[in-house]
Amino acid sequence: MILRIQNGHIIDPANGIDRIADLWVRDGVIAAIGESDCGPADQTIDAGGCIVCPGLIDMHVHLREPGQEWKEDIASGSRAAVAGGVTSMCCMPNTGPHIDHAGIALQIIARAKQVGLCNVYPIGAVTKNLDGKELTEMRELSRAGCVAFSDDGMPIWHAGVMRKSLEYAASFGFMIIQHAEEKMLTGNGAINEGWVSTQLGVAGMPAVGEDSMIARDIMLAELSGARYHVAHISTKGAVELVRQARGKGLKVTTEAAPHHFALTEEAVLGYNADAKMSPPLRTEEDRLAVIEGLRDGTIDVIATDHAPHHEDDKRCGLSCAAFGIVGLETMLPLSLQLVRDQVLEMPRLLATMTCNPARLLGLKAGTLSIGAEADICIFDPEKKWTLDRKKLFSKGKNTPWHGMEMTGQVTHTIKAGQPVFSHGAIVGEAAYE
Ligand SMILES: NC(=O)N[C@@H](CC(=O)O)C(=O)O
Ligand SMILES: [Zn+2]
Ligand SMILES: [Zn+2]
Repeated sequence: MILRIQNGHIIDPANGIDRIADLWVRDGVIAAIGESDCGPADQTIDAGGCIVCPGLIDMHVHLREPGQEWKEDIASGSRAAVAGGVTSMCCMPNTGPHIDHAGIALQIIARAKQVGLCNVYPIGAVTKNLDGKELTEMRELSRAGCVAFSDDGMPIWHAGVMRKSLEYAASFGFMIIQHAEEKMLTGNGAINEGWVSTQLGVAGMPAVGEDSMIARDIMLAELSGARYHVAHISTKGAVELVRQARGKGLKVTTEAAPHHFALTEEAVLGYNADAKMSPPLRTEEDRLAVIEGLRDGTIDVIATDHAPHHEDDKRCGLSCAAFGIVGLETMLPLSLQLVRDQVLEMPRLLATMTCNPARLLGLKAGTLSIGAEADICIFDPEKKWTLDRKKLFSKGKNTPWHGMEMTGQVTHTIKAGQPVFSHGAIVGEAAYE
């Protein structure tokens, strides 16, 4: 089977490719860019006016299976992923049961293969039950397919346990991903601590709750020589700490979620629980610091922290609503704003969602190299559309962008050479309207 993607603007940051050409796929792998001797195509996609790039990678997703399938499951999460141009994603271990033993990781990988839309790479738990006390069998989890380790949803709060986990991880080259939140400081806070929390009379989570844990962890990362990755970075102080650590040559990396560079705490005014997540939306100063971190390379990954929840968990008042928003289907348009604002050029932006996470996690993905599995995203960077939460493929409808105009739309997603998403529909399923 030969697929020809015609006349697109091909951008492959991994190989420094940035030109208008045809892309040829033969038997599921990238066969040629430009001229080819593939012979006549069985299928042609016209990508004129569109960008053709590697299928996106989202290294921070909550898929809720096993355990909370009413919020999301591997099938619905995979559909949301490909609708957003994502062909590989990492799922966090705060499922029920947690991904704290090999059997669960194997089960998730098997189910994702059966669904067959998007590669799913589990992140194994650092501690059993995510309770921060006893380390998991990281080596077994790694053998079962876990690509990094985290207690996300919870911080690895105990300094001694964090030290031990970093030392253990260092000896195998594993990466520890921290949800940095000092609970003794954030307490029962629901949103950022600041004028909005005062205005609303809702308990706040101070920025220092994030910063202080990262400061502690960086010291422990230096001591152990381990690879330490800060999840969903959100404060000016945290970006500065990571910048300094990297300046010292430590193996410290971080990711930013689109909501933290697109919105501020003011989005929760009106008690809007669809803008409630952890860490919370912060101030304009923090937002600009996250953007500067992306610009100067302190932050090398954009990841969504896709956190689907049921309406019942969100419509119960701002203080008691669950933390989290969906992200897979809005990652690309929201991130493209950074190009429109001239923070990043298109190839560097696409690197944050392709080759950069692939490099951190050792994934064979995020590239259009000849011979690589043909995971491809085709998008129209200028196309305007209005987000309607009812039309999201995710079961989670918890988004702060309902009714808002987005610029930039995925037209096709190709997985291992097969179109899986095309013009608004999963291939083989009826389109909306
Ligand atoms: N980010 C969130 O607000 N929620 C996440 C947990 C997490 O990422 O810490 C969830 O699992 O719902
Ligand atoms: Zn988290
Ligand atoms: Zn998360």
